[in-house]
Amino acid sequence: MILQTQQAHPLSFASACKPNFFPFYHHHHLHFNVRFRAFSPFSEVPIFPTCTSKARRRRNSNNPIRCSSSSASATSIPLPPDPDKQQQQNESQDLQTLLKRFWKVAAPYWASDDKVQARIQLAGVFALTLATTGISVGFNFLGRDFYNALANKDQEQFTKQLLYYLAGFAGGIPFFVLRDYARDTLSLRWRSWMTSYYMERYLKNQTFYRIQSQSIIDNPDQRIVDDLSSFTGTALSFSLILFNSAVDLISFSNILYGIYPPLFIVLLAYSLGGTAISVFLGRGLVNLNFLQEKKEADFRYGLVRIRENAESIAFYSGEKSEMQLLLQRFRSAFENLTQLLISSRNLEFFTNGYRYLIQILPVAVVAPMYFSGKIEFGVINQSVSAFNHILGDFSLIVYQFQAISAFSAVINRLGEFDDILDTGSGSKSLSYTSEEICITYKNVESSFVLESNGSTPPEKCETLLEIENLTLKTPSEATLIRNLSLRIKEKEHLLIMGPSGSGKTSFLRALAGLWNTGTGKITYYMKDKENIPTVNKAQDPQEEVHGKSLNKISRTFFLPQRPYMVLGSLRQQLLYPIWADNAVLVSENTEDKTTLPFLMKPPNLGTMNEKPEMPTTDELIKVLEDVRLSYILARFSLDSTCEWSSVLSLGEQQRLAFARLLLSTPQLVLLDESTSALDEANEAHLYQKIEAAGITYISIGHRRTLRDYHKKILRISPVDSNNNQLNWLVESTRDQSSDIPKLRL
Ligand SMILES: Nc1ncnc2c1ncn2[C@@H]1O[C@H](COP(=O)(O)OP(=O)(O)OP(=O)(O)O)[C@@H](O)[C@H]1O
Repeated sequence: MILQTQQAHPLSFASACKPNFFPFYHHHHLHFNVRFRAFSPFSEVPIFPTCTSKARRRRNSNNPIRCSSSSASATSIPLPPDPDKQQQQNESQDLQTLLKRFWKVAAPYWASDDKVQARIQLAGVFALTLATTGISVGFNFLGRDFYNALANKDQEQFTKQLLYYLAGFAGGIPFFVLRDYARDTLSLRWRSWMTSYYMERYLKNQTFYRIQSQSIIDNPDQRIVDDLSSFTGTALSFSLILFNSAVDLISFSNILYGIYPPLFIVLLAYSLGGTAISVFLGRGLVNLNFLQEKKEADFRYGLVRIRENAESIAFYSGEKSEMQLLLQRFRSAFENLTQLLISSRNLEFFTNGYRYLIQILPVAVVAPMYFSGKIEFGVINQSVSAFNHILGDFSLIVYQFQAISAFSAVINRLGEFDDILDTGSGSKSLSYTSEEICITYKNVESSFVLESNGSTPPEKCETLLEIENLTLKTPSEATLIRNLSLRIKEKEHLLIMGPSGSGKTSFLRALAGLWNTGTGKITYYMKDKENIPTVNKAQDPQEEVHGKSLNKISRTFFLPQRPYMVLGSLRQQLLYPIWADNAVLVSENTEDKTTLPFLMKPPNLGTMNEKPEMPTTDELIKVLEDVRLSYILARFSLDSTCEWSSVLSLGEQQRLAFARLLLSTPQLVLLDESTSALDEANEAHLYQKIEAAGITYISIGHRRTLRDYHKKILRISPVDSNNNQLNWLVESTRDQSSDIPKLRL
């Protein structure tokens, strides 16, 4: 529409209105982008070419399902608001907060390791922008002479001007193209850095787990993928707009003032009035854009869940209810989009009118001078062009209002995420209360001797784990275990039993440092100094390291009931997680890595100082034989890639998890019903294998046969809130003459 206007008007050759800069502008209706991108490259404002046409908002999100507000209310950290409530809060969110958030998100890159390169490139982009503005001014004068020659019917002069124009195109185009290219590469560089920076903080200290399990914010993946991309592209384009507008204003003000000073007054009144009206008409767009982001991500996540749980849904024949749920999510996105379109339409009524009027307004003002012979015909074109330039500079808000509102939503989403990541990676983790379970890692020599108790003679043994006065609570502060004290020595395998919901898995979560709600102390005695994580390593060589998360100690493993199957080859499954990065190198072309030149170094997330040597292919095959899984090699090679959680049965996946375990031989392993899908013979075989490998294990399980492979049983019963009695009991499996539990269960 605008394009037609621009082209239809003979005077508007070098005076296109401001096109849209924002790469994500109206992701929900791309035609807007196309429309704005149709301008001549000689419109003075850079157009963002790469991101605009991309179908944005491909959400492959891992959307936490928002659950009870009760858990959220029990927390002491300032949780970010629910996005639905955000709507009201955004109303009151002032510009200052937005600018602060923008600065907090944008600043780190420009002070990072890459700052020198980045700043040089930014200077280059600004220089090219300056050059393109100069070229636009040149075209403004060329346009005047061109139309003068035409009006005077001076053919010789006309041909000359035509040639000038052609030469101007040939010389000018490279500047416009290079400016866009330089800006886009800088934006890509910035995005690469930001993506690594956010991913590092997201994965550090198990922040991803806390965000997910506590439903802290929606769709973190969307924020990392889409919002960061929008942010870098738009922030860069917008700073260029501002810069460009300032230069433009200076260059064209002279021209316009030289032609007719009253035009200035008209221009000022027009642009100020226009800005005020568009702010009024578009005031709801920020919130609508914010919600649109969330709703589309929710819808996409619904589809992802169907893919992930295809078999279960098919078994249940749950298509109908899935359809309902999906439609519900889509409807929600659709309704919001409808609102968004209505608001946009209202704004467009105004902005389009505003743009149309520009075509005739300056002509109307200067025409009397032309009629009285004071100015030539070409000057009319020149004044229209200069008027448009300056008005464009003054009317940034009018032209970009929808884009600015969408950008504000992105800033809010990223600012919110950034705050959460700061809390998660800071000294205080995303914990709920001031009370926390304390985990300590101690380094001991192999000959370390602990006295079992004061009265008996010292017993020569190696303690692996000591639990003192542990009171474990759920995040919503319900007590699960009261005042537990327990010591686990090497090879003193422990079986945890208790009714469903009594807190068995939660106890393992506490041991793994994933949950720290409650009180008490957990101490790990690490045999090998090298296995203490570098991140938390104490300066004091004496030994003690305080930390929160067990998986930093790679010598301790956790095997859930449904093993985690990584995306990748069979080899990668086996080498996960210790040699996961080596496995990628083995099975992928390393040259691929160079296609991300700006990516910062992979962050140190606290792996072991030194990895054990990577197992050979023969060792991998041997370990598959050990877990009785070698027959799958007839179907798959070690390097075949599949959706492993679909092609392997649960029992096979559990055996694969044991193969991982045997390869990395940790000191201690936590097994959460990790043989539940196996027959008793296979279960016995696997327990014998890990026992023979010298691994100490703590298992959760309901089967009676499990007692044969354990030395002690920890029985947990549900907490009785009416009394303060202990709800646990430790007994030896040898004492188990009958099945009658000694504890009231
Ligand atoms: N994120 C959470 N927030 C609040 N409560 C939770 C959370 N996760 C689990 N719970 C609650 O903690 C209790 C203990 O759960 P847990 O998974 O430890 O039980 P369990 O003994 O392992 O049960 P099962 O034998 O059925 O696996 C349950 O009542 C559960 O509802």
